[in-house]
Amino acid sequence: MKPVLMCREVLVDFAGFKALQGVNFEVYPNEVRFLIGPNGAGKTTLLDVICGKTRACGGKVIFFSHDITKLQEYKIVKLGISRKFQSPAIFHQLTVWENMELSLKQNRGLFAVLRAKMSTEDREKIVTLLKRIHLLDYAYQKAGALSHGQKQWLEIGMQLIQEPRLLLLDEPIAGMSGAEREKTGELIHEIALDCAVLIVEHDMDFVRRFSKQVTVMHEGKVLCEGTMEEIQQNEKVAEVYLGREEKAC
Ligand SMILES: Nc1ncnc2c1ncn2[C@@H]1O[C@H](COP(=O)(O)OP(=O)(O)OP(=O)(O)O)[C@@H](O)[C@H]1O
Repeated sequence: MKPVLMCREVLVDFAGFKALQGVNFEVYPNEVRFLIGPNGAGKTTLLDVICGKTRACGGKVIFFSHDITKLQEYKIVKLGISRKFQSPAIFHQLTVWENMELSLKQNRGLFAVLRAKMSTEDREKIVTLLKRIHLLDYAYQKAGALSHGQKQWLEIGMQLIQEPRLLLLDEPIAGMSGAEREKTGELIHEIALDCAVLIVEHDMDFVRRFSKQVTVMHEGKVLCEGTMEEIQQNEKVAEVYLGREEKAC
């Protein structure tokens, strides 16, 4: 199977500090891939490189057959990579529906979008996604009134409406209740039926519960990959990461 995303020897240098030191890494179609590692390992920097926010000074990032290493962020989005940051970027004064509508027609102005008539197809698309993110009953509620978890889901919905082929998530369950975490884990696997998902996550219980393949980063490199069971057996991982976590518990 051909990978959706392929990183080859990716290097990032922040004024002499080598945040990524030759990352090699692949994500496959319909995969939910977790990226874990201690603080400062380079996980966020890697997501930043993939979405074009940070420039690699060496190596290549290939998305399907496109070399996206030097592409501008908006071009990477157009090719089908969506990034959701940790804090939700939604319009609090608009309703859930309006937020979705705005994302659907991102290249048009706010008032043009809200005044324009929607096609039946677009309406159906929003309804289907709102069902999926558990927000159909909240469609006409102001986004600012949603719970923290619901705001996160809304932003995920706003990314999905653009039909990405790779969704990047940065600690999606931070600040969520137990029930919201569970629903988010299930949602991520539903999303993966249509697009690959790459998730940076610190919550090991969540990773254990919802992961298949996990990539461990350490000091700007991939330390190892495998199932959570496999990487838990890995001595290097225990030393740099899991050991510390287990001890801390
Ligand atoms: N813009 C920047 N300028 C200089 N150093 C940076 C910059 N961004 C990140 N770094 C450094 O690069 C290293 C990797 O940071 P990064 O945020 O990618 O790690 P991380 O694995 O995501 O950590 P965490 O889990 O704490 O978010 C860290 O030492 C960080 O301080």
